[in-house]
Amino acid sequence: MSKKKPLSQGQRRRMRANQEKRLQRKDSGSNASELQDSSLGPEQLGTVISRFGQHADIETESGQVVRCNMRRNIQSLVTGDKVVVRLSQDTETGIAGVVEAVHPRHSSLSRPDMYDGIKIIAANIDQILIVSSVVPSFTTQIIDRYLVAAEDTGISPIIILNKIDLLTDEERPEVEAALERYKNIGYPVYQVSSKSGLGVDGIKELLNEKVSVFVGQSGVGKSSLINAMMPDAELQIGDVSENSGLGQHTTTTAKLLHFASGGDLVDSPGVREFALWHLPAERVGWCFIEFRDYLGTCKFRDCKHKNDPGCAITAAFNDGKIAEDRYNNYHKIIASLDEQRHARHFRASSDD
Ligand SMILES: Nc1nc2c(ncn2[C@@H]2O[C@H](COP(=O)(O)OP(=O)(O)OP(=O)(O)O)[C@@H](O)[C@H]2O)c(=O)[nH]1
Ligand SMILES: [Zn+2]
Repeated sequence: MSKKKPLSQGQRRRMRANQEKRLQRKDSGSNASELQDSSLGPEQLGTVISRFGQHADIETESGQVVRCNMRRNIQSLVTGDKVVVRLSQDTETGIAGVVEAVHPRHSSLSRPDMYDGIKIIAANIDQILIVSSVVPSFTTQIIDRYLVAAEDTGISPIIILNKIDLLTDEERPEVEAALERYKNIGYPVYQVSSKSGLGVDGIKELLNEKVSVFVGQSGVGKSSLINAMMPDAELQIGDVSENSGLGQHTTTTAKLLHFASGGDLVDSPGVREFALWHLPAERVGWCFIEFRDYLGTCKFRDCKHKNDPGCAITAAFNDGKIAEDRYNNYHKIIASLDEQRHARHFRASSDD
């Protein structure tokens, strides 16, 4: 979190361009709440803790959190973004800094948006912790859906099975076998109980020096796990009230929080609802990581990887190189995405 990275040439160039634009804007009337440039301190590195409307809470490298305005040429700013910020001594407005520029993101988490198609909700996430549990029921189909969604972002997924205190001897062999299959294709797997505390230290270690998000179905124990490691998380997340000029309203913007034992958490209802929305079939296939060796080698370009002649994926499955469960889940995901597409198409046509 606190390692200072020097600005790259590109970042410096962008900052200079921004500054030039700012100078040109000088006479065109400035935002009333914008701070006077003369009262601003030197540029420094900051991290977006949360963003709401035209403001953002920025944490500086010294750990100070400052409410900032944004330069108008900043197109997109989300929780987790690394920024160039200048602080002010003038706190009369309650705004104590200006975000000058945004560093390029190494990853981003997005969700579909009614207006823009896709909305980015957080940036620079290092790992996605997919939480599943044995109660209400353990299902690999849901884990695979989250794995596909995670692979699509390029952010490393980690599988966590929670509530192992409730795992019965009867269920154990099947569950262990399923987890073993994930380990075999390269995914890290952890078993924990946020209730008994079993395995929680292992998760703490995993989070250290990383920016993580927890995703998973309702009731699997995301909150319980987070609380086991960050007892005041619920309090910290809260709702952010904002006075936008259109009246007071609350937003549940993603928020970046620090684990006492090291590492950061980005959390919000939107982040937790991270899911597989819609992807073309080819992309879903690529997101099944053990399929990658075979993709592109099927006889037909539009191969459905089912009973198609010359299908390399089905051949790999028949040879035992692709697990049956994964092969079946792939087809279930494709079928469900097709259904969603049809439903959307139907809704769109009936709106005409
Ligand atoms: N036995 C047992 N129960 C647990 C464990 N972890 C969580 N629970 C219980 O499971 C229920 C759901 O836990 P939550 O932490 O609210 O689950 P969540 O994933 O945050 O759910 P949403 O907020 O709906 O997304 C609660 O009643 C918890 O007490 C565990 O390790 N063992
Ligand atoms: Zn095929």
